[in-house]
Amino acid sequence: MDTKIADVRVTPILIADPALLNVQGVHQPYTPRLIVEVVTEGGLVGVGETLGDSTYVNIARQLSPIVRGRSTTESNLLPALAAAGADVDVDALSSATDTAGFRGAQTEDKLRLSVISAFEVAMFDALGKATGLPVHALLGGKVRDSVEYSGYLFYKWAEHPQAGAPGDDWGAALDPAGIVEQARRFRRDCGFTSFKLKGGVFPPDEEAAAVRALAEEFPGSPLRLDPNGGWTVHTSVAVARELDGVLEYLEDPTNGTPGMAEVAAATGMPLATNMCVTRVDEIQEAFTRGAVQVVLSDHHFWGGLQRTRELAAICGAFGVGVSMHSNTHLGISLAAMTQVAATIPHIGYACDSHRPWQTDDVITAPHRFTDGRIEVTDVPGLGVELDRDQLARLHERWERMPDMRDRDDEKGMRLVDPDWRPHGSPRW
Ligand SMILES: O=C([O-])C(=O)C[C@H](O)[C@@H](O)C(=O)[O-]
Ligand SMILES: [Mg+2]
Repeated sequence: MDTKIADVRVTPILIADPALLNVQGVHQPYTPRLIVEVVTEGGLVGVGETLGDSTYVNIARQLSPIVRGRSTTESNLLPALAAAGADVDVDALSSATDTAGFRGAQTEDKLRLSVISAFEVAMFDALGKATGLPVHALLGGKVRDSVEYSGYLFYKWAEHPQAGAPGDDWGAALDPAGIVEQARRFRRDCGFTSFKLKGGVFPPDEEAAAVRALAEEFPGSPLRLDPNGGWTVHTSVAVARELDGVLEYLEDPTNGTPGMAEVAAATGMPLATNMCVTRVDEIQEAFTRGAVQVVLSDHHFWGGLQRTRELAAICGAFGVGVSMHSNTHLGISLAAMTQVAATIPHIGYACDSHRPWQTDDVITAPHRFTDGRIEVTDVPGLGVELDRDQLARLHERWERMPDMRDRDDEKGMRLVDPDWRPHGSPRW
């Protein structure tokens, strides 16, 4: 079988992103992503995608020669190969919350796992092509034919503050009416029936009013609110009580397991997280203290599709729900998310995806959401084909714009508000 890896290509790119607001600031006009290709001796190409800030690119460039010569059947070796051969620039590590993904403090391990995830997905894609099997079959087979996603609502500016930044046709959304309008368009264009609002931008009572407006407009639709740890325990408890029966779950209202445990104990509101369960060694405390009821897995963070399944199994054993986190991504990652989600029986919530906000892609046939769902393909591998012209175009943009190569949501905000500072502690 054609499984030996003859070549590995890593291509950093910049993709356009609207002026979406979050607790840290505003998305840059362009977000870095990294595309990994593994090429077998017989010329099969497997693709993977992950975060593309410089630290990830540096690790991927070190890992590539180590993976060359190995087999696409050996993805379980990736963590050991990366630990032995791919150094992390420790000066680049920040103890602050990771800007590009809100997953607690950055660590060497987390950075390596994010790079490994793209190699693992690319290896599964190539292995699927070699065996004639879809990736879901390599993971044990699908238990559903389509995966449901939620409409990911953001407060946003009509345009970026940087001169010459690309525009979009969404307009501004800065109040409940704007958020409802955004959700209407998502419902019309993609058929989403669940909605998540990215909060932590305006005072909590304004964000609660937006959630209430959504509930009125879309009765019975599951709704979530995620201020990325921007609130105190006191505020979190107050909002949880106010939105009791309105929200399906409240996501990371406050930062850290002890605070989340307090909020959970004081309210009946289910709490979800992608911020306080970010590593295997954080699971036990969070689960035994009852701090979280839903974990948002993310194959980019946890080290790939196998580890996503392992995380889901642990959640299942503790009776904790599972769904999926997302930040800015393209179609390769959407295909990978869909393939793995299709294999996890107890994903009981619509998964997050930023994909509808992106106008760029590197695959020849970008996905379309129908009834809020993506079909699980049965063709060999991930079921996507790389568009080399688009890859070259987006890489050329990366070459041209060194100041966009590391995502920094605070930087954009400071163009508008020079006093804007990182929020190490809760804003409200
Ligand atoms: O669920 C989350 O916390 C996220 O989606 C984090 C993302 O990075 C999002 O907040 C963003 O990109 O602004
Ligand atoms: Mg979140």
